[in-house]
Amino acid sequence: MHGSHFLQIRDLQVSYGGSVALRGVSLKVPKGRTVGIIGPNGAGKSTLLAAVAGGVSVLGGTVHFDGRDLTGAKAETIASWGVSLVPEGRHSFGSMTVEENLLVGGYLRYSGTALRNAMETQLQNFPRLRERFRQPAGKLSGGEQQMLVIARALMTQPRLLLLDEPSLGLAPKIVDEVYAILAELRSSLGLTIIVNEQTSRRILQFADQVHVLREGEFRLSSPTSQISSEELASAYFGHQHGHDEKAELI
Ligand SMILES: Nc1ncnc2c1ncn2[C@@H]1O[C@H](COP(=O)(O)OP(=O)(O)OP(=O)(O)O)[C@@H](O)[C@H]1O
Repeated sequence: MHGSHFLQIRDLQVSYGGSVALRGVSLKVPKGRTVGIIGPNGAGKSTLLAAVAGGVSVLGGTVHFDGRDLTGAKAETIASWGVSLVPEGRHSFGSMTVEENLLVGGYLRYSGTALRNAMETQLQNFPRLRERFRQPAGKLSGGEQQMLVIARALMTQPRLLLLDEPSLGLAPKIVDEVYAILAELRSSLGLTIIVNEQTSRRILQFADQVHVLREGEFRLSSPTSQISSEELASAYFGHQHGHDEKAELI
């Protein structure tokens, strides 16, 4: 184990061809904590989560989780070690039903009754999915699809949940609902969470720690309780920002 940290990312570097997406990002996350990462479009947020989950290859640096070296491991292996990624864009299998989507999420880990029980747990967590159980995922509302991909990710009973912009394109009321469920699950399951968002409001309410990522580097790292909106905006924009820009961020 590296120190007492559940997740430890050291000097992580990723590039796509010649274009650098992460320029040496380090992060320590104790068990049960929630870390929020905010940053503009293209900052590298998705790349960071993908690098932890084994979805992109790493140019430099290391990722350790719960005593294991994840660096360079395959995505399926990392998933089997308790890490689950909910990618941006709510990619459910649109022509498959809610039931089938959940079964796909769990079948590598469970079969038979255990698989059904895991699904039942998710239907209790997300009652709206029970109402939609036999419908194709593609017919669900955006909020329901977001719930479905989170439920699917939870089918493997991860200990580390990586959420990529769960609020993207959803109405504020639905986002409230999604975050309320996440907050409940986090405490009942003792989940450790990293969540990306483009704006700060949800993160400041939901996370213990916030990191501002811009152009592949953390520009600010702080407990959410100690951060000022001015500091946040400066780190996020990296230049003099207008009142309107800041209002959108906060
Ligand atoms: N598959 C890819 N091939 C080439 N370049 C990529 C690829 N994925 C991301 N990039 C580039 O890497 C940088 C970081 O992208 P990334 O998607 O990680 O940012 P992000 O902060 O998640 O942005 P968004 O909010 O748009 O999701 C960007 O410059 C992006 O264009």
